[in-house]
Amino acid sequence: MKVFINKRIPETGIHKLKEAGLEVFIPEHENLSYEEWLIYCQNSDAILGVGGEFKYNKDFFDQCPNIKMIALYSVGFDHVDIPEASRRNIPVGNTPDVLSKATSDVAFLLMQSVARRASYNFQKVKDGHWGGFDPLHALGQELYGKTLGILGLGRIGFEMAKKSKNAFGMEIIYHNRNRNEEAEKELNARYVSFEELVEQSDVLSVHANFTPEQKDLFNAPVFGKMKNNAIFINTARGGFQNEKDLYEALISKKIWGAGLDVTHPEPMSKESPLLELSSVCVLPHIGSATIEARTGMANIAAKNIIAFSKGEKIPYCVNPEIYKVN
Ligand SMILES: NC(=O)c1ccc[n+]([C@@H]2O[C@H](COP(=O)([O-])OP(=O)(O)OC[C@H]3O[C@@H](n4cnc5c(N)ncnc54)[C@H](O)[C@@H]3O)[C@@H](O)[C@H]2O)c1
Ligand SMILES: O=C(O)[C@H](O)CO
Repeated sequence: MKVFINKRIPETGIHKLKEAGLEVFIPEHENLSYEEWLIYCQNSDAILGVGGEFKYNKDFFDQCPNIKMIALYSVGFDHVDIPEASRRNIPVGNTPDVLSKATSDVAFLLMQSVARRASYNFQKVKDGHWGGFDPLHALGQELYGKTLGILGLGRIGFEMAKKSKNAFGMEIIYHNRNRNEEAEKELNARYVSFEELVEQSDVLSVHANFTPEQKDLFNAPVFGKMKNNAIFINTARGGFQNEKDLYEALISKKIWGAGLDVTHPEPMSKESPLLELSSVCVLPHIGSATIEARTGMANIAAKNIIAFSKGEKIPYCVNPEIYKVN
């Protein structure tokens, strides 16, 4: 079986695939054009897909009839047309759990960075504008006892809620597709409607999986209902926020600040007006960027492919209902 990996991943994953007797292709240069990427895919049986820039949609599947399975190097699968893959009996694997701690760490980091205006203050030091002690300048806000609202209390949202409860005694409210009984019991988390989440959160952190109908869910009317001291955090997908509306909400002080690990598009343009605001902290999609998480992701992606090559059910499948074991 020929496996195409579009970007180098931790060696452990590549080693496992080779050890299992699979032929592995990794391009010499990694920033492939869409056309180059497609040619590799057309000549492969399976793809270990890194990054979300190219879409696995009907057009892709039509042009790559040899592809029999996709092992994503991510937990998010919003760049894959799952019903289309399912229709063709192509299993799609992802990498859950191993990155939940790392990604929630970044949400927690952003929450504190925005509350204490870390990126603004760091820039001041770098620019040589440290200045003297000023009792009224660059004041942040404390998070103790504040309300953290989580949109999407799944694996990563739960880790974020746990950390915030333990560190700052934050009250946890959440909105999710389903009730999360574990979080209600362990963290005293309270289920609320989306409107209540927006209106009651001091910090609103997005951890939901993105779907096209949720594009710009956070727009002017929604930012307008948030508290004036509210901090908006997004480590899920950039499509959730309308960045023009977010900018307006920040400059008109409808909300206090924003911390983003994900933007739309990615990479964010260095001309983005959001980058000029002292109330904003932007990171370049580094949620899972730890040695531990990335190694775990490589192992899971390899496991998915190896299981498939043996005709077994892949262990982390996002379309399990269609996948028939050979
Ligand atoms: N920044 C990063 O590097 C990074 C890293 C990992 C994951 N992510 C993103 O985080 C997302 C979450 O990962 P996870 O493992 O926690 O997924 P998960 O499936 O465990 O949790 C997501 C939860 O969101 C809920 N949900 C989705 N849309 C909703 C909505 N509109 N309202 C209420 N609830 C909604 C789902 O029911 C689910 O419980 C991924 O899909 C991915 O996009 C980003
Ligand atoms: O969905 C994911 O896993 C991230 O965005 C990449 O780590």
